[in-house]
Amino acid sequence: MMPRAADVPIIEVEDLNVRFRTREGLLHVLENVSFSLRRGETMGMVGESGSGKSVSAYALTRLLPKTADVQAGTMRVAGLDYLSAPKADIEALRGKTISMIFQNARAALNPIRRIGDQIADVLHRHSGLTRKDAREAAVQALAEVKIPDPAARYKSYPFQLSGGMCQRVMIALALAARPEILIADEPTTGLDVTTQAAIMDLIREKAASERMTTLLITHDLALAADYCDRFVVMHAGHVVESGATGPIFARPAHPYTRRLLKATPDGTSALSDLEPIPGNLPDLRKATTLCRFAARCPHYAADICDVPQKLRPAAGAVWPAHHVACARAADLNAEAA
Ligand SMILES: Nc1ncnc2c1ncn2[C@@H]1O[C@H](COP(=O)(O)OP(=O)(O)OP(=O)(O)O)[C@@H](O)[C@H]1O
Repeated sequence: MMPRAADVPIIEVEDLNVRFRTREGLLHVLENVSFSLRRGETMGMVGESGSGKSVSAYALTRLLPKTADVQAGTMRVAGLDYLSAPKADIEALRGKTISMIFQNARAALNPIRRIGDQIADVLHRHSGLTRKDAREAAVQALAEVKIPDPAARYKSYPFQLSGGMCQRVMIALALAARPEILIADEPTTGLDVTTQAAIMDLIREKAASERMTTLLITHDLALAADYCDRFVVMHAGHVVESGATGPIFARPAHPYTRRLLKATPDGTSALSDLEPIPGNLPDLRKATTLCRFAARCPHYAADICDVPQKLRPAAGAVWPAHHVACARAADLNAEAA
């Protein structure tokens, strides 16, 4: 039976490997990373700093530097096969089909063009609005991201705005192209809580009204829980767990996810309730299919753990798509039951 169009993933990544050539040698930054998103879905990608979230996003937008060596079993975005498509076709997806909100907003904006004109350019190009209508729509777009006095702010240059304001302008810019896919890399970092909620609600509204697919990259599990249907947990370039948000929060299967949850404030927790994750990310110079969390894991057992780790259905999973890459997950699940 042919799959229904709604079931065909708009992003399909299997066994993505990214290595960087550096003076210290090869860094194996992503190893056999697999994930997929269906149209209209919002998926979170969470993990500590350095776990490979941004590199995954850059691989999807083909924005990795020349020092990156990218290999994949499958990499298909919006119907385009990255492994065989001409580079120009992949680059043409950017801005139109895929938009990205970067962590460093100020650097991503054109420093010598008024912010309103930057948004109007995108609207004129992608929505076919006349120049005059595009200018009006740009003011509206600035209002949507809660820029005060948007008509006056239209004329500002990036250097005249605070970091938080630049962040909001970039969000307006990313949404103006009405992309099919939005990759939001820490989109609300540096924003106050109220603006953060307004921005996330705006992204959610666009996702719902335009069936925009959203990949939300964040350190913030609480944010991912509020806005994502599913998420993948990354640790040191490996996907260690993936599944629907509710089941993962209710029954995290990987020791790393458990630690991450314990390190996440939930609104009622005091600072002293939070447990930092011991140890650091491992040295990425060594390629491995073994568990990269082993040295930090309180449940490590050499005879069981020192085997190649693959994502498998989580034991006792209430949701079939809940997967975990941990040889001890079944024992831990039994202990917890
Ligand atoms: N151009 C590069 N050359 C060498 N190493 C790189 C390069 N870009 C990223 N890395 C390394 O890749 C690893 C993953 O980085 P990445 O930025 O994807 O992490 P992240 O999970 O997004 O972290 P953060 O949340 O801090 O942005 C890190 O060890 C980083 O130092």
